[in-house]
Amino acid sequence: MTGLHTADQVRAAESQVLARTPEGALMQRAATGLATVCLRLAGRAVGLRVTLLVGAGDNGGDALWAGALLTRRGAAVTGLLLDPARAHPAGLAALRRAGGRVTGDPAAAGLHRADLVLDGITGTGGRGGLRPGAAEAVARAVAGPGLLVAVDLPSGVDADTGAVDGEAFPAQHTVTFGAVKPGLVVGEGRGFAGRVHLVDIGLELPAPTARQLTDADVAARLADPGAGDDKYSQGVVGVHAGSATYPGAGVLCTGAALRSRPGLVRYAGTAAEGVRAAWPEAIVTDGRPADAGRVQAWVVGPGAGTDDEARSVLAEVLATDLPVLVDADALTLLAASPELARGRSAPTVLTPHDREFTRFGWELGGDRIGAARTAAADLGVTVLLKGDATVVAGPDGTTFVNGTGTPWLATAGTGDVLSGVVGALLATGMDATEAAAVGAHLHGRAGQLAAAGGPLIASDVVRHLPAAVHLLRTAPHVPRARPPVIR
Ligand SMILES: NC(=O)C1=CN([C@@H]2O[C@H](COP(=O)(O)OP(=O)(O)OC[C@H]3O[C@@H](n4cnc5c(N)ncnc54)[C@H](O)[C@@H]3O)[C@@H](O)[C@H]2O)[C@@H](O)CC1
Ligand SMILES: Nc1ncnc2c1ncn2[C@@H]1O[C@H](COP(=O)(O)OP(=O)(O)O)[C@@H](O)[C@H]1O
Ligand SMILES: [K+]
Repeated sequence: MTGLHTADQVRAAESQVLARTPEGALMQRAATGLATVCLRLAGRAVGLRVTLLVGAGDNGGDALWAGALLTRRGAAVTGLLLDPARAHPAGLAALRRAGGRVTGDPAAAGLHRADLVLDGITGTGGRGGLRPGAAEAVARAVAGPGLLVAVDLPSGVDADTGAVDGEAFPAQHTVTFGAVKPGLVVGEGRGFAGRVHLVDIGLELPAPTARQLTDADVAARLADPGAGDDKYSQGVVGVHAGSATYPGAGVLCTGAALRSRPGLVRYAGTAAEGVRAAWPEAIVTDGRPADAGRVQAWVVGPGAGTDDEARSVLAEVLATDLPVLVDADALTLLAASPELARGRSAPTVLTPHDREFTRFGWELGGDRIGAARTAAADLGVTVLLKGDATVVAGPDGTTFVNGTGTPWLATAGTGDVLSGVVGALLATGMDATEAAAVGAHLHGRAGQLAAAGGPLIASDVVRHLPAAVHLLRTAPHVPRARPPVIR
């Protein structure tokens, strides 16, 4: 599990360490880690041409100290001082002592022929997008041949939200200190961070503000069936999805549920004929959810329509004491009657994309974690806010940011697949917020496997779910959940 820590959390932890270490020690640790990663990425030191983009704060200090270390190893380092009067004095002196050169002129900083560019413009102290002088230097860096490495955080990216208000440094790698900040993995920031390398600088961190699951975390939450299991003991999920007009959503959602947990899937809805034909393994009725038989969780909404019948099915399902996942058309209905979800005795999971989210009247700006949390607290539900980095927030504030997936998932029907996956996990009795996060991770891995063969369609994601489970299970160091013993 990767903990995500806000800039304030990291700063508070840093000040504790600063109080008991010699001046500059923490920055030395950061700079040493940064230089080490740079050498690994570049594969050599001697003759390496490095340009440092140096801002006015400690982020620039990190870059200058790392530049000094690289100079001592034989690199040719130039520091471009964006605010020469305020460049970190000790860092600047160190670079000069080591034999590095500095300039205030972007045209003389060697960006057109650098092998490596270190972005030390702003880190956690940055506010808003890049200012004009910084933006010009970044444009030169991007136009040049150098590998783009951000120091702590790509400048111009908000550390806590990933919001980019204007321009930012498009890093290929980010070397971050002490903790991964949310802005590196969520929102626009995710697209600017490139590959994230975490350097331990010895901080004692509080509980993270949000978490990202690893393959091993997810595998550990997917228990194998045991000798005592039968088809009922692994969770029975009910699906109300699709319609005579849109049978596909029912087929995809049911198939995804079947392929996630091979227990039992009951389907109730007007796409019954199509679902029966596609999935002989499902138990299918063309009646209402109450006619489907006993289940442990419901998925309601994908392709199910927004007419009076759909509205009454949603009300019926939400009136049960079972976990319910509400998606697609059922979200549109729920947005008009949100009281249906308030105060339920069992968990409710909403899985909106952006347009569905805003239908509830919730604001969606650059802070997707904050938005999902506000929504979850408002209704007392788990909210899975879809996107390239899906955010899951529980009613108690527990938050996950998904780290798997591929833009190829931006195709019709993949959301129906996600609903089926998460619904199947809910039916196993898994905590609802965890089920949403585990489901999003698994869905993303299945999407990646499906996309390895070229453009994918939603049924490819369904087909790749078993391979995705296998991939997670064979991830290194997976502590496997013990199957429940049923007597
Ligand atoms: N606090 C500590 O003990 C440590 C901090 N470290 C580094 O220190 C950084 C934080 O340093 P600071 O708090 O000094 O702040 P930063 O260096 O991140 O940025 C502040 C400076 O950038 C300027 N600035 C703000 N927004 C800007 C924008 N949009 N465009 C251009 N310039 C802008 C400000 O005027 C200010 O001078 C961390 O990200 C990390 O890199 C590390 O050395 C580890 C130890
Ligand atoms: N650019 C993207 N990168 C990665 N994943 C994406 C991207 N766009 C959408 N997705 C994922 O694809 C799925 C789309 O779901 P949704 O919008 O509900 O589609 P549909 O309603 O057609 O089933 C979600 O899981 C979402 O997170
Ligand atoms: K930076």
